[in-house]
Amino acid sequence: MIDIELQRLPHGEGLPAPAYATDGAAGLDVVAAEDLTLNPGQRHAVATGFAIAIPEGYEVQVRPRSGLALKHGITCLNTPGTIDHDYRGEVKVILANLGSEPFAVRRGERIAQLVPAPVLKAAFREVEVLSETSRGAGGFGSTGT
Ligand SMILES: O=c1ccn([C@H]2C[C@H](O)[C@@H](COP(=O)(O)OP(=O)(O)OP(=O)(O)O)O2)c(=O)[nH]1
Ligand SMILES: [Mg+2]
Repeated sequence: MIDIELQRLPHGEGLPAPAYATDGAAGLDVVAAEDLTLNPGQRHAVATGFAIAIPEGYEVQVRPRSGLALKHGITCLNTPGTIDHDYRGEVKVILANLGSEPFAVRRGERIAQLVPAPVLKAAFREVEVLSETSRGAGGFGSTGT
């Protein structure tokens, strides 16, 4: 369990904070702070009405809700979205409508889920030759279907 500070922004007043829908949920559902309609093929950075301060060493991933994806073709275009620990702007959810019907987003409705995760830092070091493996450069289906 990590502690994440949440600052409610004026247009987010009265909305619930991200919350787990069940005891075992991995993601905290996040609600929209605005009303809008997404036409097929359209995308929008949906306001959540809050900003957060994540502890160093962690990120928060923004992931779609499978129900919206399956029933309406609504997804997070950049899934999983990344909230950096040093970001202090409003958290936004980049929703896209991949379905065939317009989709109405209503303020207060759950549109995505936030999944905190540890961050592993890496430094890339240039070398002349890489270590050998049996896979080598094979990829993209090289092992068959
Ligand atoms: O779904 C998202 C993805 C990102 N962000 C915010 C928080 C994140 O820390 C910042 C930058 O995101 P990212 O690194 O994915 O975007 P970028 O295109 O690389 O922008 P930047 O140059 O600001 O890093 O935007 C969101 O609010 N929602
Ligand atoms: Mg970035």
